[in-house]
Amino acid sequence: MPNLPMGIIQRGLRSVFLAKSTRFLCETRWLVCPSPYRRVHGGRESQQKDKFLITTPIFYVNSVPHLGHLYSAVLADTVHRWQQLKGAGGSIFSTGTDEHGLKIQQAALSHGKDPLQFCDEVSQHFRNLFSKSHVGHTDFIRTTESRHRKAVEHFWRKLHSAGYIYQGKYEGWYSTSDEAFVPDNKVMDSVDKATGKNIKVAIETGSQVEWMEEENYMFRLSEFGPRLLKWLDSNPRAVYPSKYRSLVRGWLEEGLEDLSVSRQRDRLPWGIPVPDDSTQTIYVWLDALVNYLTVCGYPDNHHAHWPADCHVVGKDIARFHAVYWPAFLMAAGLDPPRSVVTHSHWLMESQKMSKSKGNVVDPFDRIQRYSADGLRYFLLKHGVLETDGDYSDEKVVKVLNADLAGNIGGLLNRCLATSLNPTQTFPAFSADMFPVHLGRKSNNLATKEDYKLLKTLQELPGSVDQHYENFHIYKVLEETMLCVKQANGFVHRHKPWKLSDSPQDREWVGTVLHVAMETLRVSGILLQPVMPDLMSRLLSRLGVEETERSWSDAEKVPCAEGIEAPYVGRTLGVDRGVLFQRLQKKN
Ligand SMILES: Nc1ncnc2c1ncn2[C@@H]1O[C@H](COP(=O)(O)OP(=O)(O)OP(=O)(O)O)[C@@H](O)[C@H]1O
Repeated sequence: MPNLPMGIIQRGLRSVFLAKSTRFLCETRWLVCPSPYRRVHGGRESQQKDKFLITTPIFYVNSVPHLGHLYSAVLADTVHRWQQLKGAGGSIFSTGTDEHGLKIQQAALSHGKDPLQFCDEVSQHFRNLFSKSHVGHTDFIRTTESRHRKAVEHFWRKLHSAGYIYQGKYEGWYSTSDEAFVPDNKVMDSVDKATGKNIKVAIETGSQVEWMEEENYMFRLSEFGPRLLKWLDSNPRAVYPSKYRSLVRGWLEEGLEDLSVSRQRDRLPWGIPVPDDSTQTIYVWLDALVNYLTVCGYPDNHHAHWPADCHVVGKDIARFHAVYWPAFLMAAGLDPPRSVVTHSHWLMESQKMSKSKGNVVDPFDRIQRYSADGLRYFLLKHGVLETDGDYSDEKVVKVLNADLAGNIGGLLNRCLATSLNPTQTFPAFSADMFPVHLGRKSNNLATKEDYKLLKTLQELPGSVDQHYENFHIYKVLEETMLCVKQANGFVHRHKPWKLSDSPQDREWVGTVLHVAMETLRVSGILLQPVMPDLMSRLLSRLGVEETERSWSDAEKVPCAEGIEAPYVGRTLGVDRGVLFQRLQKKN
């Protein structure tokens, strides 16, 4: 047996007992396997975890959402939908808003609003955006909710009673913009462009830092280096992809300093007070990170979902999720997350798209232009975890016209043209004309290339599955589009519109259309996680019932096995509209 970590072996064994519909949960899959709750890395609880938990960051409400926020949410949503498609039930997919801290307090003040009223309004924008863009979260958490305050207070008491929090004095640099403490060696001199004054900025983010001296509570982060390294090294997906894993490893090797985890309440009243010390407010990041426990029902009822299987985060907050958070959890006697999936940034003219810079793209406007699923498609086709991506409207138009209007839409139009498919039914496949094996029968009209198409189609779910699991959604899309292109080539090769009305020709036309529609059916099922609405319309148009859209349905291509498909002869869906309207170049 390969040298697998214990959890993976346990998952493999457990899978034997899982129902057939959840067979995918077995073997060495890192992401989706419910596994017995394990005592690892400082976790001291011993109950069973059997439900999946995937999260986005909770978004800071100092301003309305932009395209970068939507990307994190769409990425996590797509992976969650993929799991649901494969039969995983009872999972939590959470997102929400981070509403405490100095930045919010200042933003509310500058709008002349009470902080909670300000948070209510901005939080609602995030909710609206997610609802418009088909982000199917199962929970939307706000850090101003009472269930969250209860979880944070309990968590704080756990850290305190375990001896990981002590009273001390924090002296050092603080960036309000990042809500982060910045070590001396991560600060450099700069000049404020607006005033010409000399200032200090954080090297990593470029945001201004100020010297702070306060009586605070400190967390013994410096004790956690070896345990964090063990967590990182014993789980290849602890921080994913490897580019960010190496980054985190570097931070750990540099050594960790204790972390201030409270602020004086007279300076920061907008936050959760430290339990039993009303002169201090809990540090906004400690407060915010606990949201992942709150959504699981912590402190009463979190065992079914904890540890989190996957936190999807931007690289700007990797340190908080891959260093502070696992250390806090270990200190509280809980297991660290199984995976922190880290993605790069969307840029505007080579600069990070960000609220503070004001160079943001409005996602509401782009949904109106391109549709929610169009925008999702673009973000996932051009978003790669390891590298930043430049956003441009020109690119969006080009990609959507080529892939959705042209490739998929074009094939669908061909299959549904009344001249070729006058009965508007799912056509029969002739096993005589396209037998399972090439050249076995004299009236075989299929070519070597045609067999390649069927092979690609049969293999598509397997390889796409691997890409979803690796968060390589762009590969899911590339491979599926290639298969659809192959099917377009197949139709073009046989030119059914040139065939006669003889029974034999009609049988062959039906067979060609059947194979093309099978390609659309399988592709449509596999792309549901990316474009839930558009693919639902495509499948309905093909006459595929709601109950025939699961992952296992895509794994069956009856004609390739010489079996008659149950949907042959079925009347097609009534919606005759264009699947995806070609976009004008100048938007
Ligand atoms: N440009 C971006 N590209 C991809 N994801 C982003 C981008 N900006 C923000 N995000 C996502 O939102 C999360 C939180 O971002 P945050 O609220 O700090 O946005 P921001 O625009 O960078 O804000 P600020 O400018 O105030 O720092 C990030 O970790 C990431 O998940």
